[in-house]
Amino acid sequence: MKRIQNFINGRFVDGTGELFENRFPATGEVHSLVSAAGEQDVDAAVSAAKKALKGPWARLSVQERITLLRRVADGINARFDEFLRAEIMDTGKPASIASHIDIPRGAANFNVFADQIASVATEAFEMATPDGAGALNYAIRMPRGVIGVVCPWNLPLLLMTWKVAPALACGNTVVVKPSEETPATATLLGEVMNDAGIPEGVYNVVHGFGGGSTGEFLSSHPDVDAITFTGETTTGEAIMAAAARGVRPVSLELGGKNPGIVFDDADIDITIEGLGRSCFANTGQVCLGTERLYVQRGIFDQVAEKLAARARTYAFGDPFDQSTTMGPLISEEHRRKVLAYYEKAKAGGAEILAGGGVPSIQGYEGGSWVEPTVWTGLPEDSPVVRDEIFGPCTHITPFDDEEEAIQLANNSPYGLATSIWTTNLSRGHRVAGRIDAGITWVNCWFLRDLRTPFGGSKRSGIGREGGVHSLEFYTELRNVCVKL
Ligand SMILES: NC(=O)C1=CN([C@@H]2O[C@H](COP(=O)(O)OP(=O)(O)OC[C@H]3O[C@@H](n4cnc5c(N)ncnc54)[C@H](O)[C@@H]3O)[C@@H](O)[C@H]2O)C=CC1
Ligand SMILES: O=C(O)/C=C/C=C(\O)C(=O)O
Repeated sequence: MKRIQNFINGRFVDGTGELFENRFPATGEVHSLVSAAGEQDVDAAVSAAKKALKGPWARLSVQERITLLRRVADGINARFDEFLRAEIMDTGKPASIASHIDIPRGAANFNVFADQIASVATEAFEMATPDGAGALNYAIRMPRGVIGVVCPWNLPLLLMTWKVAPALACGNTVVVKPSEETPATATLLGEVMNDAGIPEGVYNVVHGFGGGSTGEFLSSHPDVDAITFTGETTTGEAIMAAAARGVRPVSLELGGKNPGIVFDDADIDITIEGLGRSCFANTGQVCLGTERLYVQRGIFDQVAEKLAARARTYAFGDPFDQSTTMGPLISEEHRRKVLAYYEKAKAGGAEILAGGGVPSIQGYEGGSWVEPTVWTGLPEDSPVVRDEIFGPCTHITPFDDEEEAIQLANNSPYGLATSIWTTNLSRGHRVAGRIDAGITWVNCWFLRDLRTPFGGSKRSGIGREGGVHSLEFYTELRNVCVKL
């Protein structure tokens, strides 16, 4: 059986932790064994990363780093099918999604941040001095050092490279802890890094679990200079607490319970197409997905019916078959969580407009499948409407006017993403300005310009990544003042 190793100082090595099983979520079968990194392996990875900060990597010019980043992007594209297969085996997501989103974005992240670092400016201020000669202040951008990168399983290569690419562009070194559910593509990237000529120790990967395991060993390691994390909010709190020791910066992209608002002047076809993706794409396992939908009363029945019809169109089956449009959830454990909410909805008296159960798929009985589901009729304080479920499901509630829609949308401890659907762009702008969320889309969803600030408000995170905002996190500005 295939064995997935840690990647430390440019070499693939077994960890001192236990071997653990990695399953194909579509069938539940074990397809590889993963060698977990123990505390001493994490220490070796962090030491390698620290040493690499002072080695050949530190002496490269920005232009030389850019060349290497572009080689990494080319290396991912050259091995596109291997990355695709690895991602599908780990997540069960359909090739139709992974080949259009995950793997191309994995490569694009390196090119985008190569462009960013090529063109980023720093500030300069001339100042007056008592002798009249003046002084010039200018900022220099320094790498922060060793970056701990703790990743989730929903978009493994995409979200990991979203952090690794800008970190390397800025001259840092990294130690990546992929999710225990999805170790493969981060490991394969180690081969690409070596082939591209990235010096040893610059990119390291340690496998294992979270609290009390590899994730915690990494986030609490004193030689990690900054930590970036995407995942669940309570994990973010644990990582932030670990980062407090040593006063280390954190960037946290956390959970969401994202609302969608549909006004009665919305273009229904565009809206249903967008909502179909925002509620069900990647089997609902996208932190930006819509799990609360507010629809103006006059078109409520029409939208509810069409969205429910859309939920029934998904094709389950072999994730490698391009005609499959919905994969399983990541794991049996996650399915238990999602199905517990399906049960809570039933018990709470929800009207089930679509789905609500488990599909029967011949040959894939052992997989963690669930039906895309649309409910209505639950109160706003129901756990189904309050908690992040992270499944292909949404709850629809009617509203009467703009003020009520805004109040409902903002009534959440989370504030990650919102979508607003209206043909009245004045209203679109007006409402967008009053939504407590890091990202608001009007008449679209997941339209991503990678230069824009990306991150959450309230309990959905701290900090912004994307474009120059990533460079702000992965560098420290230092001021030089020269008396003229
Ligand atoms: N992108 C997002 O917003 C995501 C949200 N989730 C949500 O989180 C729930 C739980 O999923 P998990 O995979 O358990 O997410 P998680 O947030 O616990 O795990 C994400 C990563 O953090 C690591 N980790 C966990 N505890 C840690 C700790 N104390 N210190 C350092 N690292 C730690 C994990 O090993 C993994 O690499 C899901 O049901 C879903 O609701 C899950 C994945 C992504
Ligand atoms: O950067 C993106 O385009 C996507 C980000 C998605 C997440 O952060 C998520 O689902 O966790």
